Formats: sequence, C-alpha cells, structure tokens
Amino acid sequence: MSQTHLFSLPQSEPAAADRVTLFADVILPLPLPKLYTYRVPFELNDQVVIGGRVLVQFGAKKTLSCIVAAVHETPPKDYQAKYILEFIDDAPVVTQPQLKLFRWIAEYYMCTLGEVINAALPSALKLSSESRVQLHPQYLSEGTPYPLSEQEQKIVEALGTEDGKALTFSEVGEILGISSFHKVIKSLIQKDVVFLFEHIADKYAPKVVKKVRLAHHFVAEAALEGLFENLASKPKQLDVLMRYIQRVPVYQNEHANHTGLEKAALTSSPHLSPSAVNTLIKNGVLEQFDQIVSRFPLDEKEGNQMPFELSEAQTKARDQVLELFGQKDITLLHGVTGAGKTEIYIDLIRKALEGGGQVLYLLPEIALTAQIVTRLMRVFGSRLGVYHSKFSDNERVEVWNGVLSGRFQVVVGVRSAVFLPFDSLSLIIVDEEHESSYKQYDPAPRYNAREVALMMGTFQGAKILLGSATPSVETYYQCRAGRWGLVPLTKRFGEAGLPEIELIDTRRNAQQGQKKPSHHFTPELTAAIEGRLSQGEQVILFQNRRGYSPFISCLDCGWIPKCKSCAVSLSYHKNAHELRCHYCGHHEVMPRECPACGSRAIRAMGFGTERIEDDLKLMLPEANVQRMDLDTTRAKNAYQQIISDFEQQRTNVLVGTQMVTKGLDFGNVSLVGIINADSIIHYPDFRAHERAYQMFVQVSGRAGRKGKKGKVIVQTGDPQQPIFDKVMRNDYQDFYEYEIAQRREHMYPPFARVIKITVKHVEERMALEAAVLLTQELVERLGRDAVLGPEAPYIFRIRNFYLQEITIKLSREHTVLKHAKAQILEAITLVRDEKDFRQARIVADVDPM
Ligand SMILES: Nc1ncnc2c1ncn2[C@@H]1O[C@H](COP(=O)(O)OP(=O)(O)OP(=O)(O)O)[C@@H](O)[C@H]1O
Ligand SMILES: [Zn+2]
Repeated sequence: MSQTHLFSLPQSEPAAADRVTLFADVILPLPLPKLYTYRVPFELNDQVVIGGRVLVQFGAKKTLSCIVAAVHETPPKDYQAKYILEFIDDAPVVTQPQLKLFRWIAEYYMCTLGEVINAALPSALKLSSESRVQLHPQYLSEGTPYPLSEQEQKIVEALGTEDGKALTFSEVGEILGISSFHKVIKSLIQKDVVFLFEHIADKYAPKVVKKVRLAHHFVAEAALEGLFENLASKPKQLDVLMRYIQRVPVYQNEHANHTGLEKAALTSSPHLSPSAVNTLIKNGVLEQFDQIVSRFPLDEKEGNQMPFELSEAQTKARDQVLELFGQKDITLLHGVTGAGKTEIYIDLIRKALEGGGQVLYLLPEIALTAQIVTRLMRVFGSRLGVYHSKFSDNERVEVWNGVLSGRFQVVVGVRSAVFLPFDSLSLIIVDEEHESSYKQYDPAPRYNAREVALMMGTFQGAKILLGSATPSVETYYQCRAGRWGLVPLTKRFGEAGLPEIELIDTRRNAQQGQKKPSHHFTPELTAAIEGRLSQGEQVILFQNRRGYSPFISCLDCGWIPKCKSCAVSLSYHKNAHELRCHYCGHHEVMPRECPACGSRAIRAMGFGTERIEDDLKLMLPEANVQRMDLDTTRAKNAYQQIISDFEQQRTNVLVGTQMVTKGLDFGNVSLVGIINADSIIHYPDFRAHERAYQMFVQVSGRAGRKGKKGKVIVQTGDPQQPIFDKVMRNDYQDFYEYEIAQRREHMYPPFARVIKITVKHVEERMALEAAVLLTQELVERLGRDAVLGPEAPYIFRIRNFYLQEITIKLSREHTVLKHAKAQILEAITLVRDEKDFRQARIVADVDPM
C-alpha cells in the first residue's frame, strides 16, 4: 500500500447503491410542537451521535445548537431537510435514559420537548449564534505546548490584536472563509487557547488561581544551594523559600516545581511576610503564573469519614426500608421531625454506592443543601456533586460533565437535579417529599420533581425513598393502599422529645389594649423570647411574608398604592426605602406624602419579616437578630453565611419566611414563634388545610432537637381552629383521615387528577371571552362534571395580563388521562387559532400545587 492512501481521501465515491442518506430528528431549544428533521452530510454519517449536539441553521439567519434525538432514513414529508452544519460532540451530552425521561415530561406536563431541553441543559451547553470566543488566560500567560494549525493560528492572531477581544462564531467563519469552522474552535478550546462564553448570559470565567514556582534556573541542586547562600542575610525571604521547598519537594523531584504552589499558601501564612514573597517574585527567584482549576477540587482529606452509628430505632427503620425495597420500588420513611432521617439516608447511600449504582438526593430548598452538604461531604468527599441555581452556569456544566464521566456518583440537589445525565441510578431519595417547592410553576415544563423522580426510578430500575415528617396526602394514600412501602419512625433521635405547643389568642390580647412595645408580639411571646435568650438558647421566628409591610396607606384619604401591572398592593421594603410588587418585580421610591391628598400621614400596614426584625432589635437591643428570606439570600453564599452564623451561635434570633421551616437542624434552638398563624390557614385552595398542617408541624419541629425540651408559641386570632389540635397532638393519622375523606367527597387528588388552565390576555374582556369559549370546548370533549370555571383568580391581573382559570378534574386512569390531555390540547389549539384570540396566552398546569 502506498503511503498516500493513508492520508488522502478515497479516490472514488462509493457506488450509489451503498450510499445511505441519514436524517436526524433534533430537539431545538424552542417551544416547537414537533422535532425538526435535518439531513446528515454523507461523509459525516459515522459521526452522528444520539444525544450529542449538532449545529443547524434555523430560520433565515439563526444558527442554533440542538440535541440529536433520533437517526433514521426517512426524509420529512412536508419540507426539504437542510443539512446539519456541524457535529459538536463525539459522545452524548444527553444520555438515552434522559431522552426517554424528557419525552415523558413533555407528554405528561403537556409541553414541548424543546421547553424541557431548555430547562434541563445548563446554558453553557446551549451554544447559539451568540456564542463567542476569547483568548484563554492560561494561553496568555503560558502559551500552549500544542502545535497550532494554520487556521487556528489565524484565529489566535485575530483575537490577540487587542486586550479582551472576542469573536462571534460568524466572525470566526468569515475570517477563515469556511462554513465548518466549529472544528477549529473546538480544537482551540481543547488546547486551552480560547474559551467560549455566551454573549447574553454571564461571561464564562474559568476559575483561575495565582500560583508561584521557582524560576527554572534555580531548580538544579547547585543553583539552589547558591541561592540559599545569597539570601543568607535576608531571613524573611529565606523563610519563604524554605517553606516553598518544604511544600514542593524540588530536591527529590525537579518536575514537582512545574505545578508550583498556590501563592496564597505563602502570603496568607501568619509566619511569613507577604512582602518577602513579592520581593522574591520581583527579583525573579519565584515566578508567578495563573492556573485554571476545577471549581470542585478533589479534596483528599474530605470524605471516607465514618458516619454516625445508627441508633437502634434508626437501624430498625433502615432494615425495614431495605426489606421493603425487596418487594416494592417506592417506600416512604415517615419519621417525626428530628428523628434522624438524614443519617438513615446516608447509610442507604453508602450501600447503594457499594453496589456500584448512582444516587440522587433531592431537597426542596437551597437553604437546606447548605447544612446537608456539609454532612454528606464528610462521608462521601469528592464523589459528591451539588446542583442548584445559586451555582453559576460554569459550575453547573462541571457537575453535568462530572455525572457523565462518573466522577460524581452521588448528587444532592434541588428540583432541577432530576435533569442531570444519570444512566445507572440505583437509589433516589426525595427528602421532605411533601414540599410544594418541588413543583415548578413557571415557565414550562411545570413539573414536579418528585413525580419526575418516580418515573426516573422506574426507567432506570432505581429504588425510591420518600422522606417526610408530614407526608403529602397523595403519598400516604399510596402507602395505605399497599402499593408503596411505609416505614414509621415515631421518636426523635436521642433524648429529645417533641416540643410543647402553646396557642396565644391575639384577639384577647388586642382587647386588653396590648399595643406596646410592638403589637406583633404578645407579652407571652416576648417573655418567652427573653427567657430563652437569657439562658443562652436560640430562637426562630416565622412570618410568612417578606418586606416591612404588605401595604401602606394614607391615614387621611385611605389611598393604597397598587402595582401598575398587577392586581396587588405594593409591599413596603424599609431598608431599600422602596415599594415593591412581589409578582412582577416593579419597584418605586417610597413616597414622602400621599400623591392623592398630599397628607404626610402615610403608615405601614400589617407586617412582614423586615418589620419583625426591626421591632425585635428595638425590643432586645442586646440580641443579635438575623433575617432569612428572599431579600437577604440573593447573593451566592448568603444562605450559607446566615445558617453558619446561626449554627455557630453568632446570632441569637433567626427571623424568616417558609425558608426557616424546612428540615434545618440547629441544636440550640429551644423556642419557635409563629407570629401570625391565621394568614397560613386562610388560603383559597383544596390543599390549604394540608399545607397549614405541614407548615405548623415543620416549623415546630425546629425547636428542641437536641436534649432540651423545646417550646412553640403560636399567635392566632382563632385558637379554636381544629387544625391546631391535630398539630398539638402531633396526630398525623387524625389529620390524614379527615383530609382524605374531604378529598374523596369532593373528588380531589388522590382520587382525581387536576389540570389547571390559565387564560391570559391584556384585555380583561378578551381573557374572559377566550376562557368562556375554551370552557365550552372542554365541556364538549370532557363532560360538564370534569370542568370547573372559568373564574378570575384572587390576583386577577399579573404583569399586565388579566387571568381566567379553568380547573379540570380527571380520572387517574392512565389511558383516560392520556386521551383527555390530547383533547385538552386540541381545545386549546382551537381557541388559539381563533382570529380574535391570537393575543391570548393559554397555559396548562398538570397537577398544580
Ligand atoms: N445516629 C446518630 N448519631 C448521632 N447523632 C444523630 C444520629 N442520628 C441523628 N442524629 C442527629 O440528630 C439530629 C436530627 O437528625 P436529622 O436532621 O437527620 O432529623 P430529620 O429526621 O431529618 O428531621 P427533619 O424532618 O426535621 O428534617 C441531627 O442533629 C443529627 O445529627
Ligand atoms: Zn406587579
């Protein structure tokens, strides 16, 4: 065989008969009802990867990256397929089990696959025509050991002309004069010469650490000896050098010098002088360089620590779970607050990992991950990945890839973690399974991560453990029916008992003229707080409303400021000196005088967390009060900071919204105060009673978790509410019996499936007309009994859209449900296609919470 054959393309094309034309169905990151079909360029037939990304042209100008969902030989009927422009991946970024799951989500939650993909992929994986490249800092400081092709060189030159210059993909294409420029970019990325970032999204910023190493001419032993002699009269510099040699064994291994040492290891040492470090750098003894590092470094010290030894009750519960897993796929661990469920999960995770499977541990709230990650890190170290929205996009991509590569075998995360590319899950834990924050309201897919997890478990053959002290009625019903396993844990871990609950009648207090120091605090609550603080114990206060006050009002003319786009009053935020809409984010400066009558008598009405915090600081100037709500936790590490301050007892009182009620574990909290219980009970929804029960039990559960007897004070204007009795007796069974009877009688879940349809229109009349037409169409298809509404919701206008809601109740039977959804979509399409209703938006929410 001649040499040239190895390098040149085959001389002749294969005979036409062998030539297979492949088509790929791709998922575009757009809400399109169908997949689009593109043609695979023949010479690239063997490069198509299902689950890999390809670049295609969509519409006239747009270049988009999308995921290949299927490959076949059938051309599309209605249009001429365009060619795929480029293949980005040679291995899938989305696995087959994921694609299957995404299809299920789209079908079940009545949305498009594009919407699912859009929610699932971290945006750094979604290249589009807006992606840009820039020179990599590592390349700028060190160059690259790899040879660059002529085309690559061209791009580097184009980027190098000015500092921080970036090129779009199409500019790269123009410079090279070719359309298949993506290969060049990919190769440059692999060689760390350039990096990629989304123009619209945050800039991709690789994590860079400053390092130092010995200048190469000092590495040889003789040179190093000479250096020591030269520095003999400079003890501070000598110290730095000695430390460097200690940490980096240059004598034993010259190559060790290449990786160097983090500069901070020298400059932040209390025994070394930072200026001596800098002098050594200035004099060329040490050289400074940047290194790109993983955002999740391997830490050899972490991990492999033994978890706590399980108590007898925990061991028994764990064994029961394992036994039930032998018979059933889904089991509920129903353990009271503080029972030690987390330790049981940890034990089960260890077992699952020993068996070689992957584990997903879902939590409802980022606030909770802060505490639990610390506990899991100790045991699982760098095998543990963490996934939530406070992570930057880059970090999310690192976790995504870590799951694909097998680096992360356990992932703890909030609801979006169900989208990660698992393919061999053996255990899924859904902690606080009753939580409504598992449900995504907006935008589509409006999924419930608990339900998705159940389906994911079925697809991958994983066992599922649901955990809660207050299980959802739906879950408990399945357990009672014997379909799911049930393991009870009725005692708290250790000596701790459940807290005592006391109801304080705020009406009686009000009649007695209790106004000062603050009428939000009854004398009983104030005394209890003072008492606990004087014992050195900590207090949690719960108020389910953020801001200073939910509205303000002019005392003279009664004016109340409302949002221009939403049918709600504006909340007053005192620290920011603003009025804010909690629905659309609109904000304006707090007025000095009433714009209606000019009076200055403007008062804050009602109270939110900010006001509680404020009043408390006045009442107890000595105490350290911190607040945890949406407003104080926007910064990336804010949760962690607040929680660790409270854990370390740097703060005495924690005031917060529902964030403080869930799963947090503080040993020294002996009092929980519920400032206004009534606002929790009165909520227009069939789940109101269930929610209230869960909320009260959960927030009470934060008190007295270790040893000391805890106490809960509930302020209410209606102490006769039957729900309090159930909470105080901690009688879940009683709550359940009452609730399930209600649900059966009124045909609500678990006896029916609910789908809520919201019709939105900027004109009130059109919203109603569209909703009336839709209701007719739905009644025709599903029958009168299945359709309730239309009805304007309590907040009938949001972001300029008037709302109308239709509630549909359906049989739970799978085939019926599937059929009904198809009919609902048909009815929606029909209304949307009406000329008059083109501007209407219609949203279907399956299993609304
Ligand atoms: N076997 C054990 N050894 C030592 N400490 C334990 C053990 N089990 C649990 N604990 C401690 O008991 C406390 C309560 O446990 P954990 O937070 O797991 O409760 P939980 O059941 O998850 O409660 P909640 O439903 O309120 O979230 C924690 O501080 C935990 O560290
Ligand atoms: Zn608004």
